[in-house]
Amino acid sequence: MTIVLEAKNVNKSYSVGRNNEQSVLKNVNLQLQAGEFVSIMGPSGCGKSTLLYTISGMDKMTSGSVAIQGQEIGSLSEERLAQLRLSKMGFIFQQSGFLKNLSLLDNMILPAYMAKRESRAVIDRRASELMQRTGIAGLANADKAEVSGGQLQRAAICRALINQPDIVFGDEPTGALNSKASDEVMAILTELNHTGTTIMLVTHDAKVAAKTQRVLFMLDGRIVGERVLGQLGQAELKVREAKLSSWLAEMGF
Ligand SMILES: Nc1ncnc2c1ncn2[C@@H]1O[C@H](COP(=O)(O)OP(=O)(O)OP(=O)(O)O)[C@@H](O)[C@H]1O
Repeated sequence: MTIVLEAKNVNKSYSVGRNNEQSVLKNVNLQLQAGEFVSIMGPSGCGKSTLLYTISGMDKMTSGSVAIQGQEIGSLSEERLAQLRLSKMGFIFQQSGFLKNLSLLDNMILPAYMAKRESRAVIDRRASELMQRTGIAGLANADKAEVSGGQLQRAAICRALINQPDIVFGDEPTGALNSKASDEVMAILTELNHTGTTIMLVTHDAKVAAKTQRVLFMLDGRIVGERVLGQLGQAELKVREAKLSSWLAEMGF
């Protein structure tokens, strides 16, 4: 097994007021193996999003270390870290964050422009393949206000994949979707994982987490439990969900 991400003793505090610090992540340790599909659950405010942003280098940790494919992110300049994020990682958020005056296509290829590695033709071809794969071919020129939440989230997946990342992070990627659209987005992410992409997502939804291979449970800035579910076979989804829900109840969720 290859470790793609290793976090050691990660702490994160925010300044509150003039002299106060709020400790949000407390000595978090975790490893992500290549090809894993992991979810993070836990009560609101326990630090799930902060963990995701800190270990992906979007936000700075207060202390500790994070290595992505063996590279310590704390030792990188802002510019090299930005390049690492652009080339190795994709991000999907609860709200797409797409810009209003750009088409879906222009929004989804922005990270490829920023990475400055490929020609427009190559980028457009990949965008077109991704739109096919996620079932939104034909929406390239649409505005975000003209499409459904599920379609917009598929476009957000295309944006996350435009630079062919090794790791995809999702912060409640299905949080704003109805159950059908949520299932469809999870089917796309599961298929993506089957092609080798490592995925880590934050979710409140046991049905979503039941489709991942390993669930981490956070409480008050710490990972306090882990449930390994293994590979997903459709027939056992209900059983996985029931087992996960009873474990979560034991954990006090
Ligand atoms: N930029 C910030 N400045 C100060 N405090 C912050 C900041 N971001 C998050 N926090 C605080 O850190 C704690 C953890 O927030 P975080 O968003 O990581 O929790 P979460 O588990 O993802 O919550 P939710 O499930 O509600 O999204 C909260 O108390 C929050 O108020």
